[in-house]
Amino acid sequence: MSDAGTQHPVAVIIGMMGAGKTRVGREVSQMMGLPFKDADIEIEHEVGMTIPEYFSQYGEPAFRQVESDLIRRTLDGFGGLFALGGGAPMTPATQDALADYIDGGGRVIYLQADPKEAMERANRGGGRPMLDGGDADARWMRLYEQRDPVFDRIANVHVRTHGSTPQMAARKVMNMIEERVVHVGVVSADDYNVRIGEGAMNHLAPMLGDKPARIALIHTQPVQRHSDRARALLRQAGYEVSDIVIPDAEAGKTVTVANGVWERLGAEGFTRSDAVVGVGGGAATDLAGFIAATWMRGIRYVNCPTSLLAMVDASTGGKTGINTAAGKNLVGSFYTPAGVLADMTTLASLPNDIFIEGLGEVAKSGFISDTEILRILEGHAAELRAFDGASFLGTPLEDVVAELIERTVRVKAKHVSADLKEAGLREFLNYGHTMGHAIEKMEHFRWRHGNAVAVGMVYAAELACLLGHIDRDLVDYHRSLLASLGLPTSWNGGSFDDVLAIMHRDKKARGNKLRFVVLDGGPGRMMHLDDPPADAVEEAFRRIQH
Ligand SMILES: NC(=O)c1ccc[n+]([C@@H]2O[C@H](COP(=O)([O-])OP(=O)(O)OC[C@H]3O[C@@H](n4cnc5c(N)ncnc54)[C@H](O)[C@@H]3O)[C@@H](O)[C@H]2O)c1
Ligand SMILES: O=C(O)C(=O)C[C@@H](O)[C@H](O)[C@H](O)COP(=O)(O)O
Repeated sequence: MSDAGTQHPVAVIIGMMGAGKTRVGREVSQMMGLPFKDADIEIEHEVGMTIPEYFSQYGEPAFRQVESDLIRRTLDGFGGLFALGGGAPMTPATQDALADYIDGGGRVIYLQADPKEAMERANRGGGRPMLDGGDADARWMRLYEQRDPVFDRIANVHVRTHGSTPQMAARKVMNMIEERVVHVGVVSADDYNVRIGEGAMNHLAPMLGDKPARIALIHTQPVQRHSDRARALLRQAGYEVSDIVIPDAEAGKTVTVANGVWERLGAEGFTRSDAVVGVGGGAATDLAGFIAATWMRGIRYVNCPTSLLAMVDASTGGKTGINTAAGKNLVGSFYTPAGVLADMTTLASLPNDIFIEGLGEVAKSGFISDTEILRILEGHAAELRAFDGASFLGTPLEDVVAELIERTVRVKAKHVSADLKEAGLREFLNYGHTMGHAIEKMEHFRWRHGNAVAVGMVYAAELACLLGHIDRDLVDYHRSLLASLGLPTSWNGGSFDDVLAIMHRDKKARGNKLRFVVLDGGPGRMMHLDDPPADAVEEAFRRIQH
């Protein structure tokens, strides 16, 4: 929040009469151990009479004035959960107050109940002056038609509660409150948010907006259950969904696969206003982004990463692309997503080895920028290494992983925001990748990307040490930290000459000169290393072979 010392609500709940704002709000406050206030109850205390009595004595305009004054005060002095009366957000003064609250980091949650259920509940409760005077259902429906578009616009979090018990709805709201959000501001492209948390995928429809009619849902088979959820959310929101299954992992990042998807989009009439959603690991989100970047020269896309590596790295930053016979990611485009939804529940099905691989890119961000990441990895290495998706959700390890994801995405956002097209600063995100990509290519992509990057970082550290940029202790620290996480630190799969030829095709190379990024003095201090001496390049290679 903007002003230090002043308390602000953790969340404000808005919604139609009968949506369950008070019931769900109380449940959430109990689950989170936070105080709860209901604006209508507070008003009744303040004016010393019931709301129907106040309405009949003073009329609606006077009531709305009392209401908006109370809301403004509560937004600037109460640190719990705050539910507003059904009509409150229609008052311009309250809309302004809510906009200020959101600007300061607040969450306005629109609780979207099934209209039929909400209407029934509203009628059952009684004491609702806005429904007095005739057919209550028709009045409710008229109000809904006026209010729904306004609520939809002013809320920054949308929670659909159709078919949910109050407890289920409360859990959804709690997940949204606990969500972490990283804003990626890019000078030459639209800003977007990376949302991290259980239930992040629920933002899919609001993130896509109302322009697309058709959505190409691109995913791999191992994440079918997560793409099924995305499809259900998209269909509920009224989109026409084309389910496009691509080959798994690197086999999906080819021009043949891309061509197959382009043919589907053509046959199914995808236009410029339609959109792509990528669900899966980094390979799937790279391919989905590439399709979005190239179809009609660029359509909207949202990534829903499901592997740790895709959450912390691949899904954000707009590097989209495919592999070719010449090497890894050699064809592609910088094309930013409309948003990224890192839904932590998807990690429940992630195999241990793929989780560990993702830690390679997490450690990279620690080495290049945020040393707190290194401390967290050191402190939790044994638990992280033992990651078991089936028992992961709801454990203290989930908070540790969420913290690592947020920190790593922040590192990525910092580099990408300043240098989208990789003129210099962004290259630091490529730490360990010059050798890493060569290993992947030499291994015909059977080595996982994060594992190859781990070895590549040891290589870069050895090279920096040989040239006097870092001391031996830091090289040893690379090995010990990465090994403690279960990551490889050596590679023996090919000749130096073959690796060197591949490193010359790395995108950082200039002409026939190699270009690496290395540490200079310690973690967080990066430099470019242009055209290093050939004997050091070879000696560092020898040192990663055992
Ligand atoms: N664009 C970028 O900035 C960027 C950054 C880093 C990496 N990458 C790319 O990302 C790729 C590596 O990503 P990756 O490590 O996610 O590998 P991947 O995409 O190959 O996924 C690994 C495996 O895990 C499966 N999987 C993913 N999520 C799952 C889940 N929740 N449950 C069960 N199975 C699941 C996948 O289907 C696949 O079989 C590489 O192609 C790399 O080049 C891109
Ligand atoms: O976002 C970046 O920039 C990166 O370099 C992130 C890397 O971790 C990632 O593996 C990326 O795909 C590498 O890109 P490339 O340009 O070296 O192919």
